[in-house]
Amino acid sequence: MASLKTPTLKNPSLSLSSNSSLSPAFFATSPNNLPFSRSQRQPRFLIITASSASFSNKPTVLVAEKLGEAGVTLLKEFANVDCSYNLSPEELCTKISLCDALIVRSGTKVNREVFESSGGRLKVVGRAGVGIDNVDLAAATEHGCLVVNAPTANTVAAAEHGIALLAAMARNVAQADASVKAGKWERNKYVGVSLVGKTLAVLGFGKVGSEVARRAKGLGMHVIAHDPYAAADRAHAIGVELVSFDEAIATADFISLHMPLTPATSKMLNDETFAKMKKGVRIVNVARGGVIDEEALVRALDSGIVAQAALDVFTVEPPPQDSKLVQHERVTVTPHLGASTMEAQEGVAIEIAEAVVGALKGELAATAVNAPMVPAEVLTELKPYVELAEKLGRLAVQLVAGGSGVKNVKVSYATSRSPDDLDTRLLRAMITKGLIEPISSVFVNLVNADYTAKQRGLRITEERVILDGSPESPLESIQVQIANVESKFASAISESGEIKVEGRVKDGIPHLTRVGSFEVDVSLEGSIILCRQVDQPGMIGKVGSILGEENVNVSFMSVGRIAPRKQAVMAIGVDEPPSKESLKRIGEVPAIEEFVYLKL
Ligand SMILES: NC(=O)c1ccc[n+]([C@@H]2O[C@H](COP(=O)([O-])OP(=O)(O)OC[C@H]3O[C@@H](n4cnc5c(N)ncnc54)[C@H](O)[C@@H]3O)[C@@H](O)[C@H]2O)c1
Ligand SMILES: O=C(O)[C@H](O)COP(=O)(O)O
Repeated sequence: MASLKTPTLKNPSLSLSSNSSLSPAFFATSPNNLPFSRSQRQPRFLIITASSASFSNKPTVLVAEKLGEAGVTLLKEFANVDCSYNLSPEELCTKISLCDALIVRSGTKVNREVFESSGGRLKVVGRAGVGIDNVDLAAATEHGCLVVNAPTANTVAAAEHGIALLAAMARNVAQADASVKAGKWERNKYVGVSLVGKTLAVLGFGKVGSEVARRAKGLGMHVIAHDPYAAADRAHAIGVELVSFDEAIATADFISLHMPLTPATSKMLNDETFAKMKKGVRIVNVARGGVIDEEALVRALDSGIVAQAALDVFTVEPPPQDSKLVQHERVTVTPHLGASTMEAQEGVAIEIAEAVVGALKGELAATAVNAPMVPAEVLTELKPYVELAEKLGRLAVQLVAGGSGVKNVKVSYATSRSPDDLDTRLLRAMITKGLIEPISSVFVNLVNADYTAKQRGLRITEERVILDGSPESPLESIQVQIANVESKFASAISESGEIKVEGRVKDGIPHLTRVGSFEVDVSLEGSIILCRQVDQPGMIGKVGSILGEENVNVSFMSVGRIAPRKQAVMAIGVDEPPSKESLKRIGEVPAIEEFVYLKL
């Protein structure tokens, strides 16, 4: 294989998209579970959206619920911001077709109709808070729309509200307050119960649950927890024992709920489970109303199984005014205030604004809900391979002759690393993007790549070729093979009958290093002309001068050949697209037997 850098070579620069700069937007969590300050956040980045490079004008962000001022200011630095609160579902569907991003809290239903009404323009939904049960994630994924949330900034606020409700309930604060304001002085009626020494069962030992547990320990309570997915050592570290669900509800004097609302947790507390509880149990819910069967709770209150309940969240919000539960004398209610502190709202506003802006720039948010979350350091390392993967997909599919259906693609990753050290989800998604986008109008990104491939009947199999050697770089090469198709450039067909292209990263720049059975070496920038000819002197000069006459800048040239004076493939990287006339003239060079022009 011969490789020639022409004198016109420009200094190659890595450009994944026009906005591929790093962004200090990754929100980490400090040991006390408070978000780090902005300056302490770690970088995160990854190009995922096709639209990332295409905002000639500012994108538009619709903020559909009240968002902290700091977040709005941040958004305005990058986007046109439309703050329209209290939209009806119909108004939301009408507006959404003009928006690239939507920011909501828990009060807006972002259902399938919203995604369908967006006409493909909506690229990111930002949930300024934790719970994403108001967003149809399946519909978002199918529409290639990234959903991000702000999972840490309101944790402490929610935990504090849980503790506030716990204490207020135990001491009848709300009822006594109403009584005094009504002119009464009922000291005997509002005798409460003490917290110290009582058993609190925390159901859902995640961010909020563990903060509630920590605070309840400080109040002298005995804290147990149930969470099928929590690590026992994390619980032990704060003196909490993880127990089964049945044990938790049977032994608790107080139960505090902190799990997400999912099909599995819906109505977890129901007639059957109330029946297993200690008589006189007290329940706090700052998670989601739907985790309790509210009618069953009324029955449990009336029968005395549940002595009191304190609820911040309801199945339907706001609940109907005549709700028996809300009106119940032994129930304390607040209007979904868990996250509503000045500090938490400022925090979620900044957290979500940064995540949404990052996503609009084509970066992958660390808080992505419907896309793989890959640690920042892994993203940094994989960045050039991500670009290589997409470009190999683009090249491979452009080599397919019209009429051949692309159905089976095999991707081989050659690596010296152990399989556990290489996360190929990003690479597979970008190969899928490269394969699908040049031949369809579908927009593919990390969110919808697997879904889109499946929809199109495209089967992508992956294999790892484990190499000896130093595992310094994550990958040696990536090879993409398309089976059972004809090629418009016959030399791209390997001995085993597939279209085959292979590439590597050299000095941070993706290179095409193999086409069919021919080794080449051309950096994957601009576009590429592949020619097959009989190896002979003067070929590079002939093609180079046709392009030079038209002022087309050649960035790289290389020739791969079977043997001297035998068949050879010449790969020419060009910065500008050559005219049809120049391509025709290249095809007419007598020694050139076939050629193809490929856009990257
Ligand atoms: N009231 C509010 O304003 C407010 C504020 C913040 C969070 N929240 C809600 O609080 C809940 C917890 O938030 P978080 O930030 O701690 O989330 P998180 O994801 O950190 O924790 C949720 C925990 O629930 C656990 N879980 C899942 N299924 C479970 C099950 N069947 N039984 C027991 N545990 C289960 C998970 O393993 C996880 O540890 C969410 O529902 C969130 O929407 C409400
Ligand atoms: O899930 C959450 O973050 C809380 O329920 C807060 O919801 P809110 O943003 O509507 O207050």
